[in-house]
Amino acid sequence: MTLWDHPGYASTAGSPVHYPVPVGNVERTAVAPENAGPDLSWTPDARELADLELLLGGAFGPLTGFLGSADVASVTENGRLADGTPWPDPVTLYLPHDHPVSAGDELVLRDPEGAGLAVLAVTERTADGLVAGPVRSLGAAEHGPFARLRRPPAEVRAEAGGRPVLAVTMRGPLDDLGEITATAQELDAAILLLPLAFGESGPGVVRAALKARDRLPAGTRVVVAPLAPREPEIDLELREHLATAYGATEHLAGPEPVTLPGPPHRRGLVVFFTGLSGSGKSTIARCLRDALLERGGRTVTYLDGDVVRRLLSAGLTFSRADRDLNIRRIGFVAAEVARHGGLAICAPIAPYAATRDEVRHMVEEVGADFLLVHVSTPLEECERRDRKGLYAKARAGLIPEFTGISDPYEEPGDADLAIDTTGVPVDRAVESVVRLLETGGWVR
Ligand SMILES: Nc1ncnc2c1ncn2[C@@H]1O[C@H](COP(=O)(O)OS(=O)(=O)O)[C@@H](OP(=O)(O)O)[C@H]1O
Ligand SMILES: Nc1ncnc2c1ncn2[C@@H]1O[C@H](COP(=O)(O)OP(=O)(O)O)[C@@H](O)[C@H]1O
Repeated sequence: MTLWDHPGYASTAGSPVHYPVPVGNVERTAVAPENAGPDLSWTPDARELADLELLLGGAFGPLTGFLGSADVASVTENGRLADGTPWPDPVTLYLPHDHPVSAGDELVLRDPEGAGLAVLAVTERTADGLVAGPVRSLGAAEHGPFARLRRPPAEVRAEAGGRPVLAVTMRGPLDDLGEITATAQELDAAILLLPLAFGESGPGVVRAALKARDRLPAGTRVVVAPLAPREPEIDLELREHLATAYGATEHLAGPEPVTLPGPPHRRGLVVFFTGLSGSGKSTIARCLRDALLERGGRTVTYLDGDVVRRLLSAGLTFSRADRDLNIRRIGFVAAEVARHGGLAICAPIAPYAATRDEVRHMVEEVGADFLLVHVSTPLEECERRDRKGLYAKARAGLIPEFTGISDPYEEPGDADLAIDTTGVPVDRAVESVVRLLETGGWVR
C-alpha cells in the first residue's frame, strides 16, 4: 500500500489531503537538565538522533524513551504498545554488541561532535543490540540549519491560545496553498506548517515552508520537526501524532516530494578497490584517476593508501580494530567528497566485509553511489610479485598479522566488478573499470 492508496487519501498525488485529528492531551515527561556524569556514552545515528529529539521534546508522547523488546514486538504485531496504547512505530536504539552498557546503567547520548544530549536510563539490553529506557535531556544547545525553528511542542501549543489549529506536515513543497487557506478559513483555524526536516533534503523542506508561509494568511507559523521518514502508512500515523503534539485540531498531510536523483554523471561516486597487497589496487586506481582527469567532466579525489596511512591514519597498526578505523576514516572522507558530487577513488586492502559494507552505507546515506571493485589477483601471484618484499618477510615471521599469510581477507560477495590481474596488462584492467563507469552513466 502506498501513501496515496491509504484510505482517505486522494489519488491525485500532489494535493494535500484533509485529515481530522483527534484532539487530546499528549502526556509528556518533564526533562530537567541534569549532569549525572555517567561514564558510558554513545553517538546514535542520524535517524536515532532525530527520534531522540522528538522524544525529549515530548512530540513522541506518550513515549518517554526508546522502546524495549516487549513494546517492539507488540507494536510490530498490532500497532500498540505492550500496555495497549496505540503506537505505530518501533522507536528503537541499537548499539554494537561490544559496547559495555547493560541494564541498570545510565548511558549518555551524544551528538556527532561529542556534546552530551541526553541520559538514557537503561532498562533493557538485548542480545541483538537493542538498548531501551527513558531519556532525559542534558539541555545541550541546539544547532544546525534552522535550529531556531525547532521548538518544543508545549511552547507551540501554548501560542495557539485556544484557537483551532490546522497543521500541515510537509516533506516537500506545497502545491495547493489555496486548499490550505480555504480549509483554515472554514475551520477558523490558525495555520501551522510543520516541515519534517531530516537528512540532506531537510533544509530544502524548511525553505519551502518559509516560502509557503509568505503566501498563506498572516499569522501562519513554521515549526521544524525532525521526523525521519518511515514506510508510508506508519509515516502518516506518526505525522498525525506529531501534529496533535504541536497542538493541531486538524491535519493536512502535504504531498510526497517527487525526488528526482540527479543523473549519474552529476551524482557523487566512490570507487572502492579492495584486494590483497600486491594485487594491483594502487596501480589500477592511479591509472583510473589519470584516465578520468584526461577525459574531464568530473572532479576526482584519489585517496592514496600510503598517503592515508601516513597522514589520516598515522600511528594505526594492522590489528583488526585499527584496520577498521582506517577504513572508516577513508570511508568518511570519500563520503564527504561524494556528498558534494565528487568522485573519490580509494584503494586500501579493506579485508573485512562488514567494514566495507559500513563504507557503502556511509556513501549511500549522503545520496551518492558506491562501487566495489575487487582486485581478485590470487595470493600466489601477489606473493610472486612481492614488490616490496613484504610477503617474504611475513613468511619469515618478521611481519605479524600480514593479510593473506597470517591475517584474514574476506572475499567480497557483493563486488560490482572483479579483476584478476594475473597475466593481464594494466591498461586492460583499467579499461574494465572505465567501462563499468561508462555503462552506469557515471562518466560520459
Ligand atoms: N600486516 C600487514 N598486512 C597488510 N599490509 C601491510 C601489513 N603491514 C604493512 N602493510 C602494508 O600496508 C599496506 C596496507 O595498508 P592498508 O591501509 O591498505 O590496509 S588495511 O586496509 O587497513 O587493512 C600494504 O600496502 P599495499 O601493498 O599497497 O596493499 C602493505 O604494504
Ligand atoms: N593488470 C595489472 N593491474 C595492476 N597491476 C599489475 C597488473 N599486472 C601487473 N601488475 C603489477 O602488480 C603490482 C601491483 O602493485 P600495487 O598496485 O602496488 O598493488 P596493491 O596496491 O594492491 O598493493 C605492480 O608492480 C604492477 O605493475
